[in-house]
Amino acid sequence: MDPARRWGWHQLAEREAARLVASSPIGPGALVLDVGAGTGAITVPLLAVGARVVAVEAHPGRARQLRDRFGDDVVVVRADARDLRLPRRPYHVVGNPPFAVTSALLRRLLQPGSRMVSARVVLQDQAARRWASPSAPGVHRWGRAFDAELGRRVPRRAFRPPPPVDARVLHLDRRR
Ligand SMILES: C[S@@+](CC[C@H](N)C(=O)[O-])C[C@H]1O[C@@H](n2cnc3c(N)ncnc32)[C@H](O)[C@@H]1O
Repeated sequence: MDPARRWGWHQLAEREAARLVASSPIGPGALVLDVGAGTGAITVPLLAVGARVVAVEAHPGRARQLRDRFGDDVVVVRADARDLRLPRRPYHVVGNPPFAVTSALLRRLLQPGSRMVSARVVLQDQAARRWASPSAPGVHRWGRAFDAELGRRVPRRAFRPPPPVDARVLHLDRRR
């Protein structure tokens, strides 16, 4: 398999990354996990709104680039998003992880005891529709605590290289 496919490398355009962050309820000082941070396309607008960013990236070279690029402004964690240790205090998630990782990641974020407040995650369109539907995986466990809604469609041309399928943002918000 070519390395880009193996790592699910589809970099988000600056404008789409800014829109993704603007769709979230994050404000100054909020703790945010940028999952599958790549080289920082989403990290930049997160810092611009004053978030405290933890950039999670499994690829060793990209984790290094993130440290070089952001220095002390960002905590870079080289880890697999599927078995990430989650914060014990309230946190948000904004990310464009590889499509192959999203189901395992969402199950983890929605597990009982999670302190997640909100998530804006780019998914394969079909997967986003499934997670926002009444038959979403595990909804009988998390459905009382979180609302799941479909967000904006992200056109293939917003990624470099473009993915083979359409993408869409899934919104998850803890109920008040
Ligand atoms: C679709 S790219 C997104 C990069 C960046 N966030 C952006 O939007 O431009 C997905 C990123 O997730 C990383 N990645 C792949 N598998 C991962 C995993 N299991 N855990 C965490 N990151 C992973 C890849 O190396 C890649 O940088």
